[in-house]
Amino acid sequence: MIRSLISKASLSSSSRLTIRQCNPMRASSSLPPRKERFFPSSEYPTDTMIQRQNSSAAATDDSNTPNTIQFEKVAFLGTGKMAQAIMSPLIQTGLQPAEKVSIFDVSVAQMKQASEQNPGVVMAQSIPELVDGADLLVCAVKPQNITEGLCSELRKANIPENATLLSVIAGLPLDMYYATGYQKIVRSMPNTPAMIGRGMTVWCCTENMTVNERDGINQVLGCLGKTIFVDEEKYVDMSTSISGSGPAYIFMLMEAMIDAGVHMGFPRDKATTLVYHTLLGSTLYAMETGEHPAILRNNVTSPSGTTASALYELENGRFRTVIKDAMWACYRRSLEMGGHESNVGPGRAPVPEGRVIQQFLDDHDDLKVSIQKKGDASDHEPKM
Ligand SMILES: O=C(O)[C@@H]1CCC=N1
Repeated sequence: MIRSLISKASLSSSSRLTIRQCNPMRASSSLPPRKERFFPSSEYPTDTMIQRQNSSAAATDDSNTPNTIQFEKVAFLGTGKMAQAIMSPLIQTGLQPAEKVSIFDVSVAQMKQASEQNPGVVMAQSIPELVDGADLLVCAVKPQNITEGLCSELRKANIPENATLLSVIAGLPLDMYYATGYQKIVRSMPNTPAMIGRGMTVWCCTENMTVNERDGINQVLGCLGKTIFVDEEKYVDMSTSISGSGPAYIFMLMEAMIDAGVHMGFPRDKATTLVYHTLLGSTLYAMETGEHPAILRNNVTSPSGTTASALYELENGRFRTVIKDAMWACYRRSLEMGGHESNVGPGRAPVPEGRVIQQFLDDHDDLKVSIQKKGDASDHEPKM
């Protein structure tokens, strides 16, 4: 797999240097203080939601939305569900004309299906033909398909200067994509509600991307729903456990509630309606009131009531801890797929006590002085 490609890739020593300079994981010294760095993107509207009516779609008018940026050519490597979730609204909203969109997939049937869904897009015959002249390459293949062979084919192709590679692949970190020859790289973690324009996408990019280029990417990802930019890559791994894989947890909860309804005697369709609307209504209620979920939960829970009985059993089954453990497992897997240290989570990486105390003292100089004073032997001498 590509882990070994960084070292194996036939990169000159000067391009290796460029990689290090561009890699935001390594070149963080020039970054502003942490508070400003986290979600700093007031310039990135996070509500670039696409309203889809029947098969057509229109972008909402967001006053923060920067002027529309059009690419010379957007190339899609892989034409699966996520690629099509970006491609269709991108074209239908007029952000990118179909004739300036190229697609390639090793599955010709899949590629043909994508072109039928998006009339006017160009089907490339090869990877070099796909990337030729494309200032944006959307990399939407499965992680296991990012192979040394694929990277070397991309490296040999005629990648325009300043072209950006936008990955929607889980787990693979920014620096793995340098083996493709691209220097400007975006890593995003979308989720499947993106298929109806209701996705949640978290993304980061290499430091060498200009504000204008980032705006362009934000517009493209905005086709999937809501976007959040982070400039520390670890948050993309973390978000995989919340929004990326999150829909699967919710679907499992749906299944369990529907099955219980059926068990009690509801017809399946009625049980399904009850569950869908309960989840939808609860989410909208929490969002609209802005109340903490615990308060909303308390509001449903009357003394000696039905909800209290149900909550007791959920706690008894470690409901919240099970969900948290599942999310830590997901985060660990994301780190593992990217070849990062993944021994994180409760009880996983105990920090030596001495280090905690030292850190505390380093953070509290005043305390250190008074502790040192106390430790002074003369303080313990009996007063005569
Ligand atoms: O399970 C997966 O690998 C992907 C990543 C996020 C959601 N599904």
